[in-house]
Amino acid sequence: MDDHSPRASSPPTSSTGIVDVLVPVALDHTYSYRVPRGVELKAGDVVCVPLGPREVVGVVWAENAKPEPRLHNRLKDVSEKLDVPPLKGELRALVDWVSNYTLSARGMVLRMCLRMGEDLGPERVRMGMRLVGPPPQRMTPARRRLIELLSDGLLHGKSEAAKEAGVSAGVVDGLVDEGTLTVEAMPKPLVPPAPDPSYAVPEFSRQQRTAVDGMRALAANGTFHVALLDGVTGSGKTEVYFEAVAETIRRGKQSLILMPEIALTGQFLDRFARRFGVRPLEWHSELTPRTRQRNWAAIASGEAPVVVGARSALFMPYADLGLIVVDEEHEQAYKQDDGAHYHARDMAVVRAHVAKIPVVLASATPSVETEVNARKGRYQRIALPSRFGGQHMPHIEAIDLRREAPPRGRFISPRLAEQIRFAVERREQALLFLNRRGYAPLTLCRACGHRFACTICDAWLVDHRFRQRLVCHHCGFSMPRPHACPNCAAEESLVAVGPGVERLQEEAAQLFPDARTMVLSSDLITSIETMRSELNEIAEGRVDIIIGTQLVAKGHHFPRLNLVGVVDADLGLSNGDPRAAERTWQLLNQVIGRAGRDQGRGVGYLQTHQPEHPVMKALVACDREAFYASEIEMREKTGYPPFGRLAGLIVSAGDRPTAEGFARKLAAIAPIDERIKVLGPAEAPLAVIKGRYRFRLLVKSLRNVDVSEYLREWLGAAPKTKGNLKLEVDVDPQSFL
Ligand SMILES: Nc1ncnc2c1ncn2[C@@H]1O[C@H](COP(=O)(O)OP(=O)(O)OP(=O)(O)O)[C@@H](O)[C@H]1O
Ligand SMILES: [Zn+2]
Repeated sequence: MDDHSPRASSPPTSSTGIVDVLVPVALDHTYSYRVPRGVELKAGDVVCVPLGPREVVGVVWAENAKPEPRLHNRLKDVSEKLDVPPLKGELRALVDWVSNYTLSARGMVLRMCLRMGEDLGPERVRMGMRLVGPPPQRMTPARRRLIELLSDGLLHGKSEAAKEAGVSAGVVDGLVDEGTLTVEAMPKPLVPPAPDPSYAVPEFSRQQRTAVDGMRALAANGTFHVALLDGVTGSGKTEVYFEAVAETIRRGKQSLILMPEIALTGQFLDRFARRFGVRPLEWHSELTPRTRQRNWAAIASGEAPVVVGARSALFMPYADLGLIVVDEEHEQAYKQDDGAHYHARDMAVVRAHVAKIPVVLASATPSVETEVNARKGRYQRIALPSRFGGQHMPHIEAIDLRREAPPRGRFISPRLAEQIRFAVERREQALLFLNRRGYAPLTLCRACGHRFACTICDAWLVDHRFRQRLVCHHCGFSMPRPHACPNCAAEESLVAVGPGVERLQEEAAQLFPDARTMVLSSDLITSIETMRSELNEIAEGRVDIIIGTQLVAKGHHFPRLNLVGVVDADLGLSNGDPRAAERTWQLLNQVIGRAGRDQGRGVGYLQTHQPEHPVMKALVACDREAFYASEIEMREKTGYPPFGRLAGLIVSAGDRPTAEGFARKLAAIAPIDERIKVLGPAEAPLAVIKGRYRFRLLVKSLRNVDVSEYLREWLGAAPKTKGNLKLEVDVDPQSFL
């Protein structure tokens, strides 16, 4: 990873006055610029440079660059050095590393580090008003309302107070003219106080204390080290890794906590505040431009001791990063699949390595990759094998749908229905889990058999009753649900086939008319705020039956939830994904792990057609070892990760022959290497998305092969993609669709 580092070993000759600047566009190489007189630039400095007709923000990648002499006098000048801290060597090394490994353009990787937003200018001073003088000569109802609101003599935000009193700006101005009110600048919002590592240290159980010692030691050592915090659901992993964060704060360094789904972290932020006295700084894509700019600056200056963020937070320019925690490290959401294809968990380990700092991977269901690393001793395992507070792990039963089928057109089996009824009578909560958004995954005409499919994707349209539309989950296309069949014109002939969460809610409402139900599904979230308030309602016990997709499986703590019913446990097993068993095992463990966390015993019911499947058997027996042992053996035998390596190539084009032709050409010129197999091309399982035809190639190699290098050599010799032909490279793919 040192290939691109600044050429520090070159003799310290007098500055040539030229620097190489990496710009955030889809290019690997840097451009040379002249340094204007009076400006001093060194590697890492953030600069503005002309690029074609535009000015862009870039980063000095190397000083004393030696461009071709012929080009020398055609070079343009750096326009300006920005007044922000330079990008440290460790972050530049990470950019180089990620680009080299994933084959993403270096400029595009850099772009993720520069998301400070456009310059929004100096922050506007907010004005406030205060009651200072006698009442006005002439009193009106509007004036009275405003004076009453300000009668506490404090400074109120001008526009907020006017709005609250329901008065216009004219009313305010009038009262200022008469000397009743003054208008003054509001004080700037204070920098929030720093988290206090000793604010509220919990009492740890004996088991937790051992893990806490491990966490503190790793943070205190402060060198590169990977620990797997391997604790069952409800064991207190969060409380335990907070001690590593506390130790890092004490050492005056920054901590980054990565979360798979930042929208779901409301409970987490409150928990952090209970432990450290204040909320941490957030970094994710939903921040307003102003907050983004402010947070970027706070991260870069070191004013933010703790950052909680989505995967993109990994690319922030921390002033002094001392620890990374990857919560729920097994989550697929850490893989980014548009633009640069990278896995944030893996890149977190890379960043920790480059920065020489510790990293904690936390999970109740570690990925097979991480589990193998722990077994081989490459990662330290810090275990929490039982729940906190003496709570038992949930008891799990399979319901064999071949024998205990639900009534026709229904999806909840009689046994599960009965158990839900008992739970609701006991005033406990029940969760019905089904990983399918919408009302029904397919709509067909009873008269002619017509099925509603997307016009530009190879996918059925999903019925969404709340929105009254049929929707494509791949491109977002939607249409109103028609009254008559567009194919045979029959009326009232359309039937919904199969369940989605909305349909389950309908069934639950019929079965349990007095229970309060709530559906949680990503398509029903209008904002992070509404999501957080709905989750609070559940946590406070204002819902009896929760019906949800995987959104509810992740990390929540609902004290009154004791029963989880998995409506279709087989759903994830049949999709041809090499990780199908692992994903199913993780997801079902996580979702059932929401049960019985606080009081009483949790139970999970798995509705399945294949109770004899190894995953179902391991779940029912609570036999984690059996699952990992069989899965690891299978991967070893077949050479799948982590015992071999994979890379996907996805070729797509506006028509089928172009895509297929190019994919075949690629396969034909693949360099021969006996350690590597190139499979395909084959039509992708999702053969058409947004009108683009897709073909896939899969590269499968032995573990010690540098797949990135192989791909670079191969693709370097491939014809250029022209027109609407597109080639995507996905090293370590998570999705095979
Ligand atoms: N030492 C402790 N003192 C007080 N409360 C604790 C302690 N440890 C854990 N808890 C509480 O126990 C509950 C479960 O802990 P936590 O959510 O951290 O578990 P987890 O291991 O992260 O579970 P999951 O993997 O299911 O998310 C939380 O409400 C937490 O506040
Ligand atoms: Zn579509």
